[in-house]
Amino acid sequence: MASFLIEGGHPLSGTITPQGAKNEALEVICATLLTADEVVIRNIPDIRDVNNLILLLKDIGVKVDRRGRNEYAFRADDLDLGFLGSDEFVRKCSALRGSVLLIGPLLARFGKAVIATPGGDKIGRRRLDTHFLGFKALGAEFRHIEDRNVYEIGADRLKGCYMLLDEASVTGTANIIMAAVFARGTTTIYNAACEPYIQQLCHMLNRMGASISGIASNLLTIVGTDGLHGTVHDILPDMIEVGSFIGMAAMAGNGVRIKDVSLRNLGIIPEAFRRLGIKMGIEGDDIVIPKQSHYQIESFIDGTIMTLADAPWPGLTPDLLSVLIVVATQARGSVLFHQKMFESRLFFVDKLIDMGAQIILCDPHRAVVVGHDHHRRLRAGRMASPDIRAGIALLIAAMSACGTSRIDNIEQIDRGYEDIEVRLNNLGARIERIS
Ligand SMILES: CC(=O)N[C@H]1[C@@H](OP(=O)(O)OP(=O)(O)OC[C@H]2O[C@@H](n3ccc(=O)[nH]c3=O)[C@H](O)[C@@H]2O)O[C@H](CO)[C@@H](O)[C@@H]1O
Ligand SMILES: C=C(OP(=O)(O)O)C(=O)O
Repeated sequence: MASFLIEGGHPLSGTITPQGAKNEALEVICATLLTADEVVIRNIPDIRDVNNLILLLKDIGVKVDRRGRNEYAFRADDLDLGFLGSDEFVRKCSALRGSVLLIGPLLARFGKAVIATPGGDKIGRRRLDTHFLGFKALGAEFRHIEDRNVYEIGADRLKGCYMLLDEASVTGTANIIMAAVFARGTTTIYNAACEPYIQQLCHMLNRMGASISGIASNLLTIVGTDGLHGTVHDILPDMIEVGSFIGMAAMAGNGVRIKDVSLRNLGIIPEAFRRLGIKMGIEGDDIVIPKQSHYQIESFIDGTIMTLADAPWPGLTPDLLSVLIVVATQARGSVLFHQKMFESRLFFVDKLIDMGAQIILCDPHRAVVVGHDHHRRLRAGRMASPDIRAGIALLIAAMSACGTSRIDNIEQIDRGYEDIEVRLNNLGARIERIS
């Protein structure tokens, strides 16, 4: 288990460029299974979760050619589907959430897939009902194999239909879209998730010959086709990394430029930070965050304490609440955070409380932060990273704190942030990786 030692109090300044989006990468890499042609994907982040998924594709027989640090060519023309029956497959799936995204394309192209319990952040129950219901609606059948604790799923040829999803699940929607591209007839998905990750997947599939309309809305129409061909796809900047950098610059920055953020795909993320009082400038497609001596949390128009809550896109992504909480600890004013989607994502605030933050954890879903207005700095601490986003939030807290902190279990951070200590040290941070 590796750790970071962080000497707090060194202001960050300069320019940082976000990596490609993790969650989009997981989807579009799995979509390469839908054709025997070559698919080139650029701007793939060099992070643990994505690298593990690429290894999994190689195990299934996909030819993978790395053409640069962040560019790969994939060719799924001769697969070993027998690997899906191995214990090794089940073990590897349990290492990352993205493994669940193999099911849709395998089912669509080969008529069978195996569902092993996926990994990912331990942030509360993470059910797969939406995926199951979608595949079932398309005509797939499930068989539970008790001794291996997997489901085998099969279908001769999926059949398009209308479906109303029980919730706007991100990976669920991606999976159903990938299954539906080869279904007979037309599939209509209502209450579809519409994050930029999903939009990008749909654009890529259309370039490969699919017919998907309604992109960016929660009503998607997919007209089935018999085959798809190769394409070249560019992954968007990671909006969660952009948000993390805004938080970092606000807490520990002395003038930071976040370059090429793809502003129009950030939705209300910048606004959420503005509501905490963070001032930022927009220059072209860059976000510039000046030093924030004081920042004032807004109230609602009727004067009541503001709530920041997560919601399906275009609402505020749950993946940034942890960072927003850290930023609020030094604001002027109070704010209630309501994490509606996940049950165990707020428990890390205990560590911020140990560092001197004023936070009341009301219940597993809600926390009130009373900002210090920079009258009191957080103090260094020793902590372990419970999940990827709590990990980056604690790293931000440690960079702004007085003294040297230690964060253990940084493999969690490595799941989603490329070379994070190198990039932050280039801005003036003092972070050392120890193993
Ligand atoms: C690999 C990947 O892409 N992971 C992302 C994906 O996970 P993932 O696709 O696994 O998450 P889902 O969208 O399925 O659901 C996330 C959680 O929110 C709940 N839920 C979802 C929709 C809804 O309308 N109401 C509701 O309460 C679900 O029950 C679940 O507990 O989306 C999550 C929600 O944005 C993000 O945190 C993850 O980073
Ligand atoms: C929850 C996350 O990831 P995953 O779904 O891969 O666990 C995340 O990226 O914040």
